[in-house]
Order: sequence, then structure tokens, then C-alpha cells
Amino acid sequence: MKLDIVTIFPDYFAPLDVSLLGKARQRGDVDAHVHDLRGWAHDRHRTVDDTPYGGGPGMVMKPEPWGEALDAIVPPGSSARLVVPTPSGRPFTQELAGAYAAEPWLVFACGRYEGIDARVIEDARSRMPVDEVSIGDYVLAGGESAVLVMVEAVTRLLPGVLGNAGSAADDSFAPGRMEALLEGPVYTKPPDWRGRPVPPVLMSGNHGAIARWRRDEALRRTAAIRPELIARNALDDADRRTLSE
Ligand SMILES: N#Cc1c(-c2ccc3ccn(Cc4ccc(CN5CCOCC5)cc4)c3c2)n[nH]c1N
Repeated sequence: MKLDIVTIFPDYFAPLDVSLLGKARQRGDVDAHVHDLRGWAHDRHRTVDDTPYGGGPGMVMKPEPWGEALDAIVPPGSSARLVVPTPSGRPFTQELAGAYAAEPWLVFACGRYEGIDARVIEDARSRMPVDEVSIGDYVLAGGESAVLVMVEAVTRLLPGVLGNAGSAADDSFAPGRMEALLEGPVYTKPPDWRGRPVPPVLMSGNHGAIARWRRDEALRRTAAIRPELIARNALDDADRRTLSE
């Protein structure tokens, strides 16, 4: 997968060089490049913002630098999808992460201030698919954190990125997964910590009992924290007994 990120804060993306994503980049599974938008701002002060037409608070990102940046990064006729984080975007979900993981090339536009001049999105839509996406119902100061979240959620789905550590297909919200339950509690050594033992079933070696216990814990946690997700699951009699306790 090819990733391009355009931002006025390129240092924000130093985390892309660590952890699993860093290894994926070293292996060549992910070809990621971060671009400083100010490279396409040609005045002495490298200006990227201006006052909003119609008045209102704050500043708006000028269209010219963005237009030149996207022209330079995405040549006409290439197969990039532009993803623009914005508070007013469609929700970014595990399903959308799965769809993005199948894309050959994603370009992320990180806005700041009150956002990017709307004509940049219009102009980009004339030559590539563009998604305006929000990572949640809270307000950030810019798109960079959202892009870090999306890049992590997408790249962990790429073959080989998670390694043997686990399979994204087991995630609670994995697309196509028959169920959407919140994960229950996990434990590791020592068997007793500060007088708190690990649930004995997990050390019983009885894999059927362990699977049942884990599902019961997931059902209980989901019913308590995200009851609306219960209906998305195919429950059997044992599940219903657990939920009725
Ligand atoms: N993804 C994501 C995000 C973002 C996000 C993403 C990208 C940018 C670029 C600039 N900002 C700052 C910003 C904050 C608030 C507003 C709304 N304004 C309406 C008029 O009154 C003032 C306020 C606009 C821009 C961004 C925020 N926030 N929350 C998410 N889930």
C-alpha cells in the first residue's frame, strides 16, 4: 500500500517509523511519505491560511498550496483515494478501515485552523475519489491525530503487518465477522498478583470451558457498556441464559 500524508506539521508523523507500521515500511509492505504543505506556499512567509469569506472565527486554509500539492503528489489518471479528516465527515469505522486496507493508494489531507477551502475538495473530486471522514464526535485542532488513527487502523489489517501476534479478523468490529461483542478481560502471568488470582477456568486446559467463559465475559461487558451491539449478534440459548443472569 502507498500512503501520502500532506500536513503543515510533518513531525507529527514520526510515530509512523515505530512499532508494527515501522516494520511494515522497512519490509516495503507500506510505502509512506509525509509532505509539508508549506513546500507549495511560495510567499516569503510560506502562508497557508487566510481569513474566512463571510466572516466568522479563525482562519481557513488557502486553496492554492493544496491544489499544487495534490497536483504534484497525485498525477492525473493515477489511482489514489483522497481521505480528508473533518469534524463534519462520515464516521470512520472498522468497516471503512477494511475498505481502505484494500486500496492501493491513500492520500491523507490534514487540515488545520477552521478547515480547508471547500474548492480544494471539489477540485480533487474532479479527478479522484474523495472521502471526508470523522474519527469521532469530539473536536480536534486539526486532522493529524485523525490520520494517525486511521493509518494505524488500516495498516494493521494489511497481510503480514500484525505478524503472529494476532489476527485482525478476530477484532470485535472486524467487517464480515458474524458478531460484534466487546472483548472481555485478558490475563497473563503471574497467576496471583496482589492477592488477585487469574480466573481458574483460564488455567484449566479445558478449551470448551475457556471459550464459553470468554464469550460470557464478552456478552456481559457488551450488555453493560454497548447494549446496542447485542442485537448485532446471533445469540444461542446459552448466551441468553448468561444475559438473563
Ligand atoms: N477527523 C476528524 C476530526 C476533527 C478535525 C479534523 C480535521 C480538522 C482540520 C481543522 N480542524 C479544527 C476544526 C475544529 C472545529 C471545526 C468546526 N468549526 C465550525 C464553526 O465554528 C468553529 C468550529 C472546524 C475545524 C479539524 C478537526 N475534529 N474532530 C474530529 N473527529
